[in-house]
Amino acid sequence: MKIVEARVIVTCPGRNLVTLKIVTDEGLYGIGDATLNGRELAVVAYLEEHVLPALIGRDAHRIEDIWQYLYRGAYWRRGPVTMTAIAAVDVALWDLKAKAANMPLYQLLGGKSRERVMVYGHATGKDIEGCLDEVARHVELGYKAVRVQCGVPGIATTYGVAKRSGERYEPADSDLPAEHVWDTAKYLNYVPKLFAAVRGRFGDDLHILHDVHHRLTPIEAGRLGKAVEPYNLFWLEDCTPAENQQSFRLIRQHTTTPLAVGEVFNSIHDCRELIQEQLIDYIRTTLVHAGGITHVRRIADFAALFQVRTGFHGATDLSPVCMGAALHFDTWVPNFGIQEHMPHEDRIDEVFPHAYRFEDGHFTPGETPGHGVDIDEDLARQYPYKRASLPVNRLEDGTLWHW
Ligand SMILES: O=C(O)[C@@H](O)[C@@H](O)[C@H](O)[C@H](O)CO
Ligand SMILES: [Mg+2]
Repeated sequence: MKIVEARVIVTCPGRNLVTLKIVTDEGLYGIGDATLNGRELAVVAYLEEHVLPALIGRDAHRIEDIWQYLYRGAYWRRGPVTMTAIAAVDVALWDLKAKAANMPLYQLLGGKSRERVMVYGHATGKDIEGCLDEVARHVELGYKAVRVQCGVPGIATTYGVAKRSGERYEPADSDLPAEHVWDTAKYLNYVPKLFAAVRGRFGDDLHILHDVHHRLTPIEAGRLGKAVEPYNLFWLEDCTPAENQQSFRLIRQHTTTPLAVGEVFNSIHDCRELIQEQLIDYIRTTLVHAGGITHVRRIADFAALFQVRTGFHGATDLSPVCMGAALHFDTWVPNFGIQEHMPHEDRIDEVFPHAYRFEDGHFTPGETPGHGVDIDEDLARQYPYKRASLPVNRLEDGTLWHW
């Protein structure tokens, strides 16, 4: 099955999404997500200049060899742009192979390890009451797990909270980076009140998750983890920047609150110590940014040796193509933990028709051959790219901080 064409489709139905389509001489095609929020055209250039011309004529069935060619052959290995480009090719080839075998992708990976995939939704509010109302809406929809984020008095803009109540949260909201102001002390003093309020209204069984979004130092993260132990969180996410994997040793010394990290990782080397030393409980590294199924399967298998479970990133800046492939992976992977799901807006679902379905707090990936997601190229063309950047954060004294 020879690759005869490979092209990138950039579309912006409410937000920028980048898709790679690989077509074979047998008329089959596969698609992969190549979206890197705020750096979309960097991945497009990497693919169009350095990857796609080298794919033409290759055997689409040779997924591993193509992966090794693109990884080792790059010389300048790793990094989010390179690994997102490799991921797009990889997922498209897995989609193709499953279509050629006329089976849903999860079958090709090894079959079902579970009947359905538990997901968590995002409950946000400008204040605690607003967040509680959103939690109630998610519980009504059947969610068993909800991530809770709310505004913090004295901080104008905080992570995860839409500008106006009821609006969809989209962080890449300006041409060049918006500048937000952050105050750790105000956040640390306030956020435990949010979890107390959620437990008070919804009881002990609802899984509560929270994303710190890289903003604490290790000892502050240890302090927060200890402070929220009475609320039995499912996980505390990105509690400190994880380039220094050893910093999690300090956090682990102070708290038993489960830790999740990894949505910004793009290779197994970003999380090797975290997993091997059991410094985390969930690895969030996902298909679109970490080299696709071929590489993330290695990460998941390595994590299983240390009882670390998967908890894939699933924000709306990952396209339905990534979501579809992730749900097949989640259906197969033995050490599954949970899957993040932020619903895409209707325009995006129209551009990307898909087989996955939500029911009672869980997803099923569908039985369509491949990952079950397609792209309507005519519709995609109606939404031209528009640059959008993620914000930056500064402390009140102007120090550039982690967003
Ligand atoms: O856990 C999450 O979903 C967040 O960390 C993301 O929404 C993240 O802010 C975006 O993916 C950045 O593009
Ligand atoms: Mg996150």
